[in-house]
Amino acid sequence: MKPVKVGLLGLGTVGTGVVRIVEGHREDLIGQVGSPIEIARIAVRQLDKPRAVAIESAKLTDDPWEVVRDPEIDVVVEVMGGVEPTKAYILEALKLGKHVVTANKDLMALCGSEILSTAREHGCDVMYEASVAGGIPIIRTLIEGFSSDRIDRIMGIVNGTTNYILTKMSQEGASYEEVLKEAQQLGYAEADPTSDVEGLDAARKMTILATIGFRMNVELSDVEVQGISKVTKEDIACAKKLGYELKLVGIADRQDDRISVSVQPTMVKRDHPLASVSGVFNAVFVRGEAVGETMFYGAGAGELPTATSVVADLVAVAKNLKLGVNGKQSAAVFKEKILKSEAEVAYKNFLLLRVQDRAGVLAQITQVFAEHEVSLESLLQQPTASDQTADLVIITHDASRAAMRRVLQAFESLDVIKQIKSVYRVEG
Ligand SMILES: NC(=O)C1=CN([C@@H]2O[C@H](COP(=O)(O)OP(=O)(O)OC[C@H]3O[C@@H](n4cnc5c(N)ncnc54)[C@H](OP(=O)(O)O)[C@@H]3O)[C@@H](O)[C@H]2O)C=CC1
Ligand SMILES: N[C@@H](CC=O)C(=O)O
Ligand code: NA
Repeated sequence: MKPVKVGLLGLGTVGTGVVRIVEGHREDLIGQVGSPIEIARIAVRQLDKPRAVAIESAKLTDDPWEVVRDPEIDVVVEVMGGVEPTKAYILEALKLGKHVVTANKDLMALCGSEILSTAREHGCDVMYEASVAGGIPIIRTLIEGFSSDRIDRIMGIVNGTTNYILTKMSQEGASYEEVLKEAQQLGYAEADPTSDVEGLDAARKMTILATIGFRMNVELSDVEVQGISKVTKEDIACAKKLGYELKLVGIADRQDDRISVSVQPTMVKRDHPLASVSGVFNAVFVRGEAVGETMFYGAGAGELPTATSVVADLVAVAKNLKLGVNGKQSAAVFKEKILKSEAEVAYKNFLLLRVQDRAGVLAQITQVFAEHEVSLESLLQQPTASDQTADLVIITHDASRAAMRRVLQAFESLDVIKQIKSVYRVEG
C-alpha cells in the first residue's frame, strides 16, 4: 500500500480544506483508492503564519520549486492562485512527470490549452474541477456525464459575490454600493472586487465551461463581458415588477457549429430555474440535444465545498495511477471553433429610457425600432417626478446584437430621449 504522495502549493482557504478532507476522510479515501493519500510537502508564502490545521514544520517550505522538484511527489495540488509564477510551477511539474490538480480558473481560462497539451506530451493528468463553481461537480459532468450528448446551451450563475449583491438588492431594496461593502466585510468579495463585479471572474469560468461543453478551444477574448457595477435599485425594482430577477448570467450557446459566449446582467423570468438561485450559491443550467434541460446547484466557493472538488480530482488521479492510465484521457477539444457574428447572436432586450413626455415621442421611438427591424414585445410608460418627462420600459422580441447596437446609436441622437438608463438581456 504505497501512499500517493501529494505536494500542496498553498495552504490558504482551499489548501486548509484539502488537508482537513484528506486527513478527516482518510479511511474512505483508502477504501476507494487502495492506498493512502499523503500530503508530503506544502509551499506557503509565510512560514511563521498561524495555520488552522496542525502541520509538521518539516513539511513546510516557502519555495514552491522544492515541492515541484521533489522526486518523492506524485501529484502537485496547486491552490495558491495567480497566473505567474504559478504557470511555471505547473508546467515544470508536468515535465517532471507529476500529475496536477488545480483550483485556478484564472490560469485554466488563460493557459488551459498549453497546460493540457503539456500534460498529454508527458503522459500526465491535469484536473481542475474546483476552478468552476467550487463544490459543484460540473466539469466532470460535462466531460463524462454528457459525453453521449451534444450540448447546445450552458447558462451559469458562476460568481457568488455578484449573486449575493444582486440578491440583497432585490430582497432588501439596498443599493449596489451598500451591499458591495457588506460582501467585502463578510469576506465574499475580494479586497479588490473588480474581477467579480465587472464579470471577469464569471467570464473565465464560462471560458472553461464552453471549451469543455462544446469541445472547442474557447478563449477568454471570445466572451462578451459586462459586469454589474452600473445596476441600480430602480433596475431591480423594474425587473421584479415585470416578473423577472436580475442576475449576472454566463450564457454559452451553440447552433449547428456556431457558438457565442457572454457574461452580462440578465433579466431571468421568475419561473426559470436560475431565477431562484440566491445569495452566494452557484448554479449551472445545461441543455443537451438529447437530454433536454438539466441544472446543477450548490456552493460555488468556500473552504470545504471547494476542497471537496480538489480531493475528488486527487482521488481520480490516484485511481488512474493504480490502473496505470494517467494521461490517457481522450482530448476534450476536437471541434473547430466558429464564433457567431453580432448579426447572428439574438435575444430579447429590456430598455429603460427617460424621455420627454409630449405628443409624438412614442411614434419617433417606435420608428427607430422599426427601421432596424426590431420588433417589440411590450412597452410601458411610467411617470417620473417631473411632468416634463416619463420613463419607458420596453421589452423587445429576439433582436440581433448588431440591430440593437444600431438602435442604441440612433437613440443617442434622438432629442426626445433624455437618457438611456439601462439595457439588459432578457431570458425566459
Ligand atoms: N476560496 C475559494 O472559495 C475558492 C478559491 N478558488 C481558487 O483556489 C485558489 C486558492 O484560493 P484561496 O485558497 O482562496 O487563496 P488564499 O489566498 O486563501 O491562499 C493562497 C495560499 O497560497 C500561498 N501562496 C500564495 N502565493 C505564494 C507564493 N508565491 N509562494 C508560496 N505560497 C504562496 C499563500 O501562503 P500564505 O498562507 O503564507 O499567505 C496561501 O497559503 C485560487 O486559484 C482561487 O481562485 C476556486 C474556487 C473557490
Ligand atoms: N470570487 C469568486 C470565488 C470563487 O470562485 C466568487 O465570488 O464566486
Ligand atoms: Na466544480
